[in-house]
Amino acid sequence: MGTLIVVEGLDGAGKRTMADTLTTRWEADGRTVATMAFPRYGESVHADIASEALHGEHGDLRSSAYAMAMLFALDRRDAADAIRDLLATHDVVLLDRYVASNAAYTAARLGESADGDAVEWVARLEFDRFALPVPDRQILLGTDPELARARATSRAADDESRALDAYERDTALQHATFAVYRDLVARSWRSPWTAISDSDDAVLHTLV
Ligand SMILES: Nc1ncnc2c1ncn2[C@@H]1O[C@H](COP(=O)(O)OP(=O)(O)O)[C@@H](O)[C@H]1O
Ligand SMILES: Cc1cn([C@H]2C[C@H](O)[C@@H](COP(=O)(O)OP(=O)(O)O)O2)c(=O)[nH]c1=O
Repeated sequence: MGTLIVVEGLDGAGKRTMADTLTTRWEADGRTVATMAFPRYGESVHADIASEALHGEHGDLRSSAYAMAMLFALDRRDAADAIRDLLATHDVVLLDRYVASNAAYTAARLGESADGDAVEWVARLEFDRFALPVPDRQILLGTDPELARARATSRAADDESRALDAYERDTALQHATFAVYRDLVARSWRSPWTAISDSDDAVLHTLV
């Protein structure tokens, strides 16, 4: 049975880059690594509708924090068997965003903290009702919100398919989400967490 590791952080924090770095290192150490990124755009109708809503489609769908979170959760529910299959056949399964993204962004949208109703609702829906595998470890990429925003903005300027969505444009939401993430780390929410900077080389070797 493989180890389920999740990379979390703000938009532009460097999650994809970190996932690539970790995969390269673990494979060089002889481990088999499978990766998956949420939302699964192009593979999940729920993920695609969420993205479209964040880019201005589907009327007032985006205005409901719970409706948006439900779409992201349904995307993961459809992937649960695939995650279990990957865990059966690989040493490490590395996820770029997972359930904690829904917990952090939804609580932040509603002005709640990590001990509020939204975080509890996400856990019950995704881990209990949808029976999604619980991570063995979650990593918070603690990139400062201003730096993450600058990176997301420059990426959007270079690549029109990465145009900033409603959450990425919302600086207050990014700061609030970062605060909830730090609270999730402090509470060891659903797993042990490691908070790292995006250049924390020493810690990277201790993760698996
Ligand atoms: N450690 C780093 N130092 C400088 N730039 C970085 C670093 N990590 C990522 N970036 C750049 O920041 C941008 C966002 O990184 P990415 O990994 O796509 O973030 P995320 O997946 O969290 O949205 C990309 O343009 C990437 O090249
Ligand atoms: C996976 C996930 C993402 N989100 C948010 C975080 C992001 O602001 C937004 C889109 O995800 P993101 O990973 O930023 O996708 P991309 O940069 O490729 O468009 O959705 C949630 O609120 N809940 C979730 O479960």
